[in-house]
Amino acid sequence: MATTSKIIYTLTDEAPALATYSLLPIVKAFTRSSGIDVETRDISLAGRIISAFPDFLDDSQKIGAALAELGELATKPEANIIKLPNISASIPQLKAAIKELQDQGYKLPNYPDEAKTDADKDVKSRYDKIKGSAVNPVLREGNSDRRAPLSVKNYARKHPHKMGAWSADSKAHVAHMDQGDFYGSEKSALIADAGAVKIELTAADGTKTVLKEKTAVKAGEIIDASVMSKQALTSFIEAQIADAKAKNVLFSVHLKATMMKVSDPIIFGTVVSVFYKDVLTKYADALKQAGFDPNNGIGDLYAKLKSLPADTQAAIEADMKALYESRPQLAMVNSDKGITSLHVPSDVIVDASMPAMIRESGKMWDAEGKLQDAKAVIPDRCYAGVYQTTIDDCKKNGPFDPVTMGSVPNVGLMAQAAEEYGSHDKTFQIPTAGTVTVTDTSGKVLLEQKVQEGDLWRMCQTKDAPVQDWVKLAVNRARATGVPAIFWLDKNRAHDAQIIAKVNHYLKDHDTNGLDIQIMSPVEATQFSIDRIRQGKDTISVTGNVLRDYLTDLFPILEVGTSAKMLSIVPLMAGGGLFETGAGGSAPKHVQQFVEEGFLRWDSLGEFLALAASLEHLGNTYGNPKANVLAKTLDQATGKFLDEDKSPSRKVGGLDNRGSHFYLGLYWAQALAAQTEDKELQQQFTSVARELEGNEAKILEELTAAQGKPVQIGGYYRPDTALTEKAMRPSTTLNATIDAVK
Ligand SMILES: NC(=O)C1=CN([C@@H]2O[C@H](COP(=O)(O)OP(=O)(O)OC[C@H]3O[C@@H](n4cnc5c(N)ncnc54)[C@H](OP(=O)(O)O)[C@@H]3O)[C@@H](O)[C@H]2O)C=CC1
Ligand SMILES: O=C(O)CCC(=O)C(=O)O
Ligand SMILES: [Mg+2]
Repeated sequence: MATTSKIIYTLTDEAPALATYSLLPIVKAFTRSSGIDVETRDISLAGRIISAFPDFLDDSQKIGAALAELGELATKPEANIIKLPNISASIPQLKAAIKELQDQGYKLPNYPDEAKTDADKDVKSRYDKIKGSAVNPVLREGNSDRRAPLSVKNYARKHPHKMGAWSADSKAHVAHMDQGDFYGSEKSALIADAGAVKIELTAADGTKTVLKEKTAVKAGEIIDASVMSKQALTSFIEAQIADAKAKNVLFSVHLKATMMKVSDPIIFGTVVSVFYKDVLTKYADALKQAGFDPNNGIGDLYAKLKSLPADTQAAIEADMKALYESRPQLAMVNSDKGITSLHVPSDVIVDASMPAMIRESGKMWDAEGKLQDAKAVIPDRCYAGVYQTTIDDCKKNGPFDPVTMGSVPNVGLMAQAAEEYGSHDKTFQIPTAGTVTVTDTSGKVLLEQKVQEGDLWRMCQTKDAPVQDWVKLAVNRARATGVPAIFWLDKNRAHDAQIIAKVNHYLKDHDTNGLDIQIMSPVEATQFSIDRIRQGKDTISVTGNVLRDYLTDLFPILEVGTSAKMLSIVPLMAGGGLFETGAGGSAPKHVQQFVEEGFLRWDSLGEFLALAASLEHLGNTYGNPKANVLAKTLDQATGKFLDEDKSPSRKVGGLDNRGSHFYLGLYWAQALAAQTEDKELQQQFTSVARELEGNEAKILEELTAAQGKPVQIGGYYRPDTALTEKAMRPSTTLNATIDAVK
């Protein structure tokens, strides 16, 4: 019997959480005899809400703080965590989740929009910790290594996904600001000695307001501050609305209101305020009374309308209709239901939305559900150029060809909440004009910025140890692949200039002989990588945190159709492993289809890849040879799964997520039966393979019979366990075999 070793499998939200009901029993069954414990921890949005309010709940409802526990574990060498994508909740989503839990009998407090009393402030601060990207920064105690495995590239070459055509006269384009944005205002400082800094606003009349009393800093870390001018942003949006109308293209805005949970909802709210200005000004008093907040999207207006007198409601609705006539057409999220891209801040998320637009020939959906050329507004200049360069290239050279194109894997800096990722508690909307300063404990001013009322000011931190680790990871990947590694850094940005100095310094710690390592601005690096992609060549992108996020959807979506098929590893700096599944999100649309049609199109390939990497890590760190056998055979099974094209299809009648898991189990059992390295496993799984092979037709019949009708799972954010298990495991024959594996 091998030593017991532990893998933590996270329970999250939406489609990946549903898929887990079907996949996890297979994973547990296959690993049990090898002394591997697969434990679960609930880090779903609902789970995190429940665990934050024990004082409001009955004892039977309380659950522990799993996220905090895993955050702690991630800093220890024994960590081996499989992390599925989770919801990064916008306020509308957070409120919906609270409502659902209240309806299920959890006596949770409402989210206080405005907290006046101490009790309200306490509740709001607990909820605000759960909001947005609250999970990933806690677990990501390492940098990121994301790539499309060769088997996945080969699959795309054999079964290329559809790519929209491009023509030189496409009107699609990206619009960004030319001044007054974060890019233009960035200032940076290198911290000499460990200590703390204070962030303070000095108003024009000399009054001082402390924005943040104390932020710990380490020696060698980079801090930077930048400002988004409200006035510059407002004029920019006005000009873009007029330009979209003049050019007759769809107006769309692409932000990351989830991950950038403080700055981007405010930028989104500014766009909503400008686009709907006439109505919002005319009815300002009524809407204020109703509690409408533009940062929550125009959907919030429709929700709040119900609380207003019937005649006001009707007047606002009529004026909204008239406003749409005078504005450019908006890109839609769901044209059938009339949901525009300005309805909810978390519906259009730049990392996934821009690649989708580029795949669709630079088009988005109009109100009639037709594809139209779109203006993509990405206000800040730091990364907008990446997309414009890609669009220009498509206009010139046509769409990319998944059959012949190369690959752009990513090595991303993200550990210890690097860069913009960790800026939330240091992002402020400025209450009065003045100067913001960042001073050290001796009173020395490190950074200083002039600000106006309503501006967004933000400070980022990038610690030195993660930068060193990131450079090392980049060199290792370049060495392992022989592929050029490009650091995407812009010497004209104050922050990037500091990083460039560190990169040049730390590269000297490594043998880079024979490696092609270069530093280019994001725009240059995009063009360089795209030129190579078109020649079938690979190029490693080595980037900061935001580009890590953007590029690991952009290139996978173009290359292999979805970022779900990415291998996504986070070698934790303390020696453990965090194995993320895919690079994309939690696919809310998939849940809707499952509930309506009993068909789940979620592809768990990312989970298969993460599990194999996790088992391999376990085998190597605990000297458990069985884990290595399981990893190797799982890789073989995944290869066969791709060869045999057993990924879920998109429509009822085809194989769905559950059927795809059956095939993974079958191929894994066959691979275990075929190997000779471990006789016990061979013997055990020979009979499992035989049973699954023999029952293939019957199992498929049972799985198919479960499709094509609505399914009850008793909740969206917190589905009922028994109902969901029943829905996700509908084949008694498959269940009997899996549950009998001891
Ligand atoms: N690591 C994490 O925890 C991440 C979490 N998120 C969160 O996920 C939610 C949704 O984000 P969104 O930007 O819409 O991104 P998603 O990646 O969930 O959705 C975009 C589209 O990608 C396709 N897709 C993604 N994953 C899969 C998969 N496994 N199998 C098949 N298709 C897939 C689907 O296309 P189609 O429907 O056309 O099949 C889907 O509609 C948000 O709450 C966001 O914050 C987002 C990114 C990462
Ligand atoms: O943490 C989040 O909100 C999203 C993360 C994400 O999109 C990514 O890591 O690719
Ligand atoms: Mg992403």
